[in-house]
Amino acid sequence: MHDSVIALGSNIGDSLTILEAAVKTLHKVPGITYKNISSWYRTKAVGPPQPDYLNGCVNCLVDIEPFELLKILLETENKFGRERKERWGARTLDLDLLLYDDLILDSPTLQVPHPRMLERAFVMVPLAEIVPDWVEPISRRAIKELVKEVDCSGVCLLTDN
Ligand SMILES: Nc1ncnc2c1ncn2[C@@H]1O[C@H](COP(=O)(O)O)[C@@H](O)[C@H]1O
Ligand SMILES: Nc1nc2c(c(=O)[nH]1)N=C(COP(=O)(O)OP(=O)(O)O)CN2
Repeated sequence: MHDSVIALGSNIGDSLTILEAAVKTLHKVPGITYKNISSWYRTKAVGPPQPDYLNGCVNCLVDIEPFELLKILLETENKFGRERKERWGARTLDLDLLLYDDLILDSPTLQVPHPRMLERAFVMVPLAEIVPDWVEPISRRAIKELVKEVDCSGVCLLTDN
């Protein structure tokens, strides 16, 4: 079993309903067992002008290798009507693999830890809520320390989990 964290985001449609349905969908995948689910946060969009996002993340034990897990995440995004237009553009559902044990992977199709997570408050705030003591393997620093270096002003708690 491998310890992993998946980030979820949505800013098109009924985002809360979409995110909760995505959590249920992933929960049904054989080989994924949830350990903890973060609260949902309303977050200012990073990138081109677009509506606010709802963001959160889940910590799970997975009996699935990283590339297979990525395939499952991309298929789940498609199931929820994800369209790929502009980079960092609005989307019904975004699923990113943030962390996978202490794996460091830099392949053309998959980078772990997610390469931009440390600079993103919409990732770091929910991440620090559920795995504060996880040591990010590149910086070798705990998430609860790394989150202090991010401007969290655009992140607002929506629902407690
Ligand atoms: N860690 C990753 N999680 C999800 N997707 C990843 C990761 N590393 C590389 N990718 C590639 O990014 C695109 C999906 O982009 P999004 O706009 O985040 O959906 C996908 O094709 C992965 O190969
Ligand atoms: N607040 C907020 N802003 C965002 C969000 C998000 O979830 N929340 N996702 C984005 C999409 O980034 P994308 O997945 O296209 O790019 P990446 O490969 O850099 O993660 C772009 N901007």
